[in-house]
Amino acid sequence: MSTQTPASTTSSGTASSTESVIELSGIDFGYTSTPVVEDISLRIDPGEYVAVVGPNGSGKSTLMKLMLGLLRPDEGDARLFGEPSRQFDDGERIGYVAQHASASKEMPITVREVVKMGRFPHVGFDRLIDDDQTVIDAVREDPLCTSRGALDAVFGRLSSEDWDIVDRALDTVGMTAFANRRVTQLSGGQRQRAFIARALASEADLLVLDEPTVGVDIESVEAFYDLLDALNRDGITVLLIEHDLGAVTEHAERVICLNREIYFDGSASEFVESDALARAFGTTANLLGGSR
Ligand SMILES: Nc1ncnc2c1ncn2[C@@H]1O[C@H](COP(=O)(O)OP(=O)(O)OP(=O)(O)O)[C@@H](O)[C@H]1O
Repeated sequence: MSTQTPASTTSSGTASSTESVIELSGIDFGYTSTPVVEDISLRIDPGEYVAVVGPNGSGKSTLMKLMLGLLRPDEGDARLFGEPSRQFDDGERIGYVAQHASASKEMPITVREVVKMGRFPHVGFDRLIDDDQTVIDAVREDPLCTSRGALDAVFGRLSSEDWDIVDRALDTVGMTAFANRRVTQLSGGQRQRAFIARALASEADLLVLDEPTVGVDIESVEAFYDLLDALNRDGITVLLIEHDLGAVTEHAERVICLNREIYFDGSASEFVESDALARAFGTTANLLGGSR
């Protein structure tokens, strides 16, 4: 099983002395005694645009959770921005956009409110202390701010600078016109843009997206990838799990092909030329129709 890029180099093959965004060394993990990922070593540097591909059940989401410190490896070391991933607590540096991004169905929350949530880590408890007992009580009772009262309490603490950042994030993703619309009334593509805007408002350095365009119509998918390309050009590191291999090879610079082990780690163009696809997916995969 050969990988194309050694763990200590970037996709372009040059050694890097910058702080890595993600670094995995010798990672093994299984939910049971059966290994789900094995002997994974890789490094992702600031500004990279990396896609993780692989068949269903190949361990992509598990690998992402290990990278983000949501799972503890059985063996090996996982680091986020140079710190052990399990101890990393600088959450605003990471923007996460899940598959089928959704907001609480019970809550009539608007796009602007979703984006404002990106400012929560920046509001910080120090801005609440000794000031307004109602706010402190609301957040203490409902730390995740799922109730209207808690949300309003925290929103009330945002500064005009926070508001400007929210407006800029909405503008960047082209959602200003939808700012006051409830997220439950958006198309899949619009909803994903709202969640990207939330990540931008939190001033994330790393954007992690887990199959973000599932269920999104074709034109919106194109526009969505154009947005990701633009954000990456602006310096945001993009880590994408994607089943649409055509989109991956068109947009990502680096492809990591996984099926329990890493079958390929290198540039998108080398991936297209390699036999990794057939080895990892079997013969049914092709770059035009996606993997499923
Ligand atoms: N919480 C869990 N407990 C036990 N097994 C799990 C759990 N989550 C995933 N698995 C198993 O681990 C393996 C890898 O799953 P994972 O979700 O990481 O794959 P994936 O490549 O993201 O799949 P897909 O493309 O279908 O989303 C699968 O066999 C899956 O059934």
